[in-house]
Amino acid sequence: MTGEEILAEFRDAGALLEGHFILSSGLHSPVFLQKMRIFEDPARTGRVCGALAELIRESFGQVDMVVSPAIGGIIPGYETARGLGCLAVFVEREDGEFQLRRGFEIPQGARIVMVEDIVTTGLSSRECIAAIRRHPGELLGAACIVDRSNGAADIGVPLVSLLRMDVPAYPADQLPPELAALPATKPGSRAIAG
Ligand SMILES: O=P(O)(O)OC[C@H]1O[C@H](OP(=O)(O)OP(=O)(O)O)[C@H](O)[C@@H]1O
Ligand SMILES: O=C(O)c1cc(=O)[nH]c(=O)[nH]1
Ligand SMILES: [Mg+2]
Repeated sequence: MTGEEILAEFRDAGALLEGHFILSSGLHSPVFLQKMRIFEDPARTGRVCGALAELIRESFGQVDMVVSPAIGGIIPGYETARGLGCLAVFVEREDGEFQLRRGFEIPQGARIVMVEDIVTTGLSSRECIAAIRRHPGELLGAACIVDRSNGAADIGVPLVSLLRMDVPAYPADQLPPELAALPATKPGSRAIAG
């Protein structure tokens, strides 16, 4: 799928939102990709994650396991693993830190790709990768559906994406007046002050 086709999936799903959003990183943005509107439709999720699996195969070769950060990464991680024919596990926050729980294991030598839904600053990806690195296994790289950093986020491993976007995001004390005038909502699951 081309980047335009991925963007069309977000548009058609009602997942491309405009307003005033507080992102996971604490940055404020006039644009939010509500990925769960994609994931509510298994057929759409299958198309998008099938394309992500193809990109991962081309980029990293054979993969044994996908590891994703909860909550947003769980469904695309699982569906991408279906396309790759491999296992899918996820890390989730315990005392604020991503951990592998629920009896999930990463075997020695397993070829792993980290799968995220959206990358903005890369903070969640870096935290997920830190959790993966506490286990044996070979981390080949990372993949996401949309890279809102337009390729700028450094997560310490190669990152591939189906769509790169250049979307504005501002620190809370540097909001443009038209954004500051709108009430802010915080759609994600990370607890941040303010
Ligand atoms: O690159 P970053 O600046 O970290 O932003 C992207 C992250 O933000 C969202 O997760 P969020 O923490 O909002 O929670 P969710 O996965 O439960 O939606 C999204 O799922 C990514 O994990
Ligand atoms: O940076 C984020 O938190 C973020 C941005 C976005 O567009 N969608 C999302 O789910 N999270
Ligand atoms: Mg997330």
